[in-house]
Amino acid sequence: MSDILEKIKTYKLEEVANRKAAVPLDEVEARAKAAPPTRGFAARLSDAAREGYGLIAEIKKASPSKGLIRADFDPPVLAEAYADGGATCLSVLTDGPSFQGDDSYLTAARSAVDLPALRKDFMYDTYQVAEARALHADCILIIMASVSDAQAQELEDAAFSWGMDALIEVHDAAELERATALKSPLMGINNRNLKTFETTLDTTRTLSKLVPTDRMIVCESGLNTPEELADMARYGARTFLIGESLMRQDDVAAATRTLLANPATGMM
Ligand SMILES: O=P(O)(O)OC[C@@H](O)[C@@H](O)c1c[nH]c2ccccc12
Repeated sequence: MSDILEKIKTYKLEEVANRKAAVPLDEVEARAKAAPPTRGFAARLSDAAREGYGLIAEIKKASPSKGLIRADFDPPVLAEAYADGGATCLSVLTDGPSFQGDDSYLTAARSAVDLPALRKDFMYDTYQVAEARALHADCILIIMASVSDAQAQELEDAAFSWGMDALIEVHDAAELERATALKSPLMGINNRNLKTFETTLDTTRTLSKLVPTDRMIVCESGLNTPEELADMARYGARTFLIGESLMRQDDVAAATRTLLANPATGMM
């Protein structure tokens, strides 16, 4: 049980306990109620996927597997570049210890553009869901590898009650099966194994066949080129979550535009 996901869970539960002691739930809820309205994360993705690709573009400074990814890191500037390049939604890492993220990055990035934003963090407690909304998030992430069925249900219910969407992330057939008990239409297939960091697009090739037709596949991680997107589209993925390969570019807007050009049509 010494995998990275377990380590993250251990410090995250401690972080949440500390935050609860510092800022009572009432106060977080008051901030969440005062937040600007949600922008419709899932709806915008499905609209985009109807005409081409839906892209969730990730604002990510560093990762535990790659270390520092981008030194020149200004979340509002990056958000504008992504919007300019045609991204549909933003994903912003708020986890500090493993990703050098910060809560303020989410609010600042979202306020620079009119795109809906995902709070990218490791969620275990509905307190974090209220926090996400208080930071103006439009969607949360639920990682099936890291939560029980009951926790996943609780987190999803909380997200919906705040008017947010939930991206349900799976990495194997058992997690996918558990995810189908939830209501969210957003089924994220993570090509990266969060326990070992091994990344292969074969994960999407295999799991896409098991996704019920009423769910939207979000193909996540390890995507670099338009050819790879077209390949994944043949397996039914029309929406993508991409961070590192775009974060490494000098001209993020141009790179985003290139990636989204000439979307594949039709399925295998
Ligand atoms: O940077 P990449 O390989 O394009 O991947 C983005 C995103 O999928 C990845 O950051 C991610 C997917 N699921 C996560 C869960 C937690 C933290 C990060 C992630």
